[in-house]
Amino acid sequence: MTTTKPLLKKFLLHDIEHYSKSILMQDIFYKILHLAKLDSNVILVGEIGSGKKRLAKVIHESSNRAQGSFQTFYCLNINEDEYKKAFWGHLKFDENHLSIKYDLLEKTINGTLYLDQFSELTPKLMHDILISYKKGCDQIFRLRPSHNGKPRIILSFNQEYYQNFIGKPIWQELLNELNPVVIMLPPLRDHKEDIPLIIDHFLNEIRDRYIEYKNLRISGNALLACYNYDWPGNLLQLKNAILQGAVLSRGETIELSHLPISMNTE
Ligand SMILES: Nc1ncnc2c1ncn2[C@@H]1O[C@H](COP(=O)(O)OP(=O)(O)OP(=O)(O)O)[C@@H](O)[C@H]1O
Repeated sequence: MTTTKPLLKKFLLHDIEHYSKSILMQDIFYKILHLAKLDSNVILVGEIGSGKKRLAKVIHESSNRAQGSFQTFYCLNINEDEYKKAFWGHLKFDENHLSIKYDLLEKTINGTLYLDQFSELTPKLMHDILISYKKGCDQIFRLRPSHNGKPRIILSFNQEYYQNFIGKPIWQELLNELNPVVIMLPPLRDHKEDIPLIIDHFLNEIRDRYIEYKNLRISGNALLACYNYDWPGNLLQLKNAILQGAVLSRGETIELSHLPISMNTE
């Protein structure tokens, strides 16, 4: 029987003894475990800081492409030149030989290309990237038939924009070109039962990294406040809050007063 245990360990990246208490997350891990081996393209939908990039890496590492490269292309605020540089072929002269190189696509042909914050792009740029991806892969195959394959594409979609895309022509184009599986990542407030486990992970990370923080703890009150808070910035915000608490507590016990003010006023 397939188990989500090793995957969850990888997701949290440390050797935990207790596993996600959330049915929602268990369901996601179960899907990911099967999806990773299928080699299909993926759209990860989630709120800011909810762990989309982390999940993309887990998919890559759990897939048959794990030995290939995982590359991230940040779509936030890119302009046309940047996207052309990344996706278009360019001439390269080496050892008296002139060839056309597609850097990003060639690097990931046996691996995974993660397009972070893809939903921030204009529909035109989305369309251009899709076309460049398709043409680039065809061209690479024509020039170097041994490079038979395509990068696995994982797109990150901000939850806020996701609803607006459905039904738009560009959404249909995405589905036609990539035939992706869509995974919805829940916000942290929908799997609060994992908060103590996740905090424990962040505390361990800090203890391991800084010797002067090796006694770092969190008080019951502070933990309760973390549990009761809604975390609009999700895991990223929680991680920053714990880091702030670690600094203000000088590596001892994180109290409620060491956590960000915004949490106390809720
Ligand atoms: N399961 C997890 N266990 C431990 N840390 C995690 C986990 N998921 C995410 N993180 C941490 O939380 C932070 C945010 O995660 P990540 O960058 O994957 O989120 P994101 O949804 O891609 O963010 P954004 O919306 O800004 O692109 C990172 O610092 C990451 O290391």
